[in-house]
Amino acid sequence: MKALDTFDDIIVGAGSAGIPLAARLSADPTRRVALIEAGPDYPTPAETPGDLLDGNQMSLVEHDWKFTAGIRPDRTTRYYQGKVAGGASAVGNTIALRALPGDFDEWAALGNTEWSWSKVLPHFMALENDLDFGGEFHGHDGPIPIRRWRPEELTPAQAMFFEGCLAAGIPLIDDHNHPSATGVGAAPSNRRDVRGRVSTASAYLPPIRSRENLTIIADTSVSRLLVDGEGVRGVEVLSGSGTQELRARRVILAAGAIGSPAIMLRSGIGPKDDLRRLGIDVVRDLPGVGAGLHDQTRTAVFLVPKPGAENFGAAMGQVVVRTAAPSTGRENDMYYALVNHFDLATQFPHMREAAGAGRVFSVLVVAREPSSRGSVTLASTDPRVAPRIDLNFLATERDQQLLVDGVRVGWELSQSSKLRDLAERVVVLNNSLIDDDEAVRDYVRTTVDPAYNPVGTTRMGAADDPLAVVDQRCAVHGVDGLYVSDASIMPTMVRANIGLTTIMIGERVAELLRDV
Ligand SMILES: Cc1cc2nc3c(=O)[nH]c(=O)nc-3n(C[C@H](O)[C@H](O)[C@H](O)COP(=O)(O)OP(=O)(O)OC[C@H]3O[C@@H](n4cnc5c(N)ncnc54)[C@H](O)[C@@H]3O)c2cc1C
Repeated sequence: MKALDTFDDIIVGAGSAGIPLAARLSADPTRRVALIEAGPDYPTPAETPGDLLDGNQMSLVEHDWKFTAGIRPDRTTRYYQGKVAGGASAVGNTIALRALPGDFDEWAALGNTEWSWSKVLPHFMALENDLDFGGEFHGHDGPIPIRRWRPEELTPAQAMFFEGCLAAGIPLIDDHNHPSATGVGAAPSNRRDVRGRVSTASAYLPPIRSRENLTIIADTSVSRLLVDGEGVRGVEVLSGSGTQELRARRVILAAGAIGSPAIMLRSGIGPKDDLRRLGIDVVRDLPGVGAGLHDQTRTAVFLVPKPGAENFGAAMGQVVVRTAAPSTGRENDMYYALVNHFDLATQFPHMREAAGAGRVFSVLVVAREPSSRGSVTLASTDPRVAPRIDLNFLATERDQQLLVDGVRVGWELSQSSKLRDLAERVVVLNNSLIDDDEAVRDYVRTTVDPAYNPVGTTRMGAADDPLAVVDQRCAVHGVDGLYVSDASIMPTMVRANIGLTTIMIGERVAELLRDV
């Protein structure tokens, strides 16, 4: 590691939010910025492994934290989180959907007025180069290219799903990232072409790697914060060469909704009783650290393809539906998508036996705003031990109903004659089971899985909100020199996959901190 150990800003985590933040802050040549990443950093496409280049598969094995999460009291699941420069954006499914204006106006109504739709829209525009749409809502100068699937690029299953949705009366959407979009249309995707994934690492870093005031420190994990009587003064890191201290005027955690609270807890910032139980000295009693973990619930109608009807090399999702749940009527709080292939070795592994097949295609069903909340807590003070993640899914009747109704909608969408004709069989579900309330509830309980959109574990809010961890400028309440900028600050869930919103957070926090 370089001897350069004093910085203006240390950013912990080169992920979806950390990289844009580092890029914007280091644009000021007088500011010395360090970007620390636990996983590897691949500077050029030639050095980047195939699993990260290929946008048609998620990278769930090679660049992953290997976390496990409790779903329900009787069931755990693998909980994927990218461990590489680019974070989740480097391993994910390339669905690049914006959240709704109303999501941000809710954040503002909770006292976070710096995050209203009118304040965040310029950052959504600044991060993108929309290859299909312009006008008052889209940008063309940003690092992340966004394109939508053309009709001729859809697999037969996707085209049939699309047709079936239109026949079912779902409105056609050209641009799912228009603020009022609701209906069915081609998914916007963070790609330049049909195959390659564009991550924050591959989009933002190439033009700025040569900046002398930016130091990227990869393969190095932050174990805890250095805190003195005045506040946070730097970080302790673990790398192949052992433990080291790096000092800074300001530390910004961008380690994600699992990583950021874990670092704070190990540093004595969190619920005091939990910290004392682990023998950690309390620096600041903040009950919201790790509390309020919120992810979206998902299940699916799984179909085993007929021989010859597989689309295993194609993109996972191409056509998506955003609509209201029957029980809420709330704009876009449900999401359906035709997934060309799930590898049951890594996704929904509990369905493998029932499927009697290694891979399936599916109508995916996602509830965007379940009410159940979970938590991230420490299992040990040892930074090498994974935190305890409890998703606490389906804890309310409301959440069960969202997926019960969702499975029935997914079933209907899977039964258009052409799509159904591609399948040898549907896994578990059939015409009589789908009408049986208790059987569908049972199906939901046994199949529910996370959508890998965790937020809310260091949530933003005013100092008088007992569970708020950061203020609306993302400064940690009562801890000088410490900020958070990643998905964990979201005060409420958004009605979209969270990737684009998290990149926007990196951009927005850079602006809020530029003159601080
Ligand atoms: C498999 C998968 C697929 C997804 N697909 C999509 C999709 O298609 N569309 C979409 O919108 N969203 C998707 N998401 C969700 C979404 O992209 C992310 O959850 C979100 O972008 C999180 O951003 P973040 O910056 O908070 O965290 P991350 O992007 O996860 O970044 C955190 C970074 O911090 C690093 N880090 C953590 N702890 C430490 C430490 N102690 N020291 C140093 N570094 C550390 C991590 O290695 C990581 O690189 C997906 C998520 C996953 C896991």
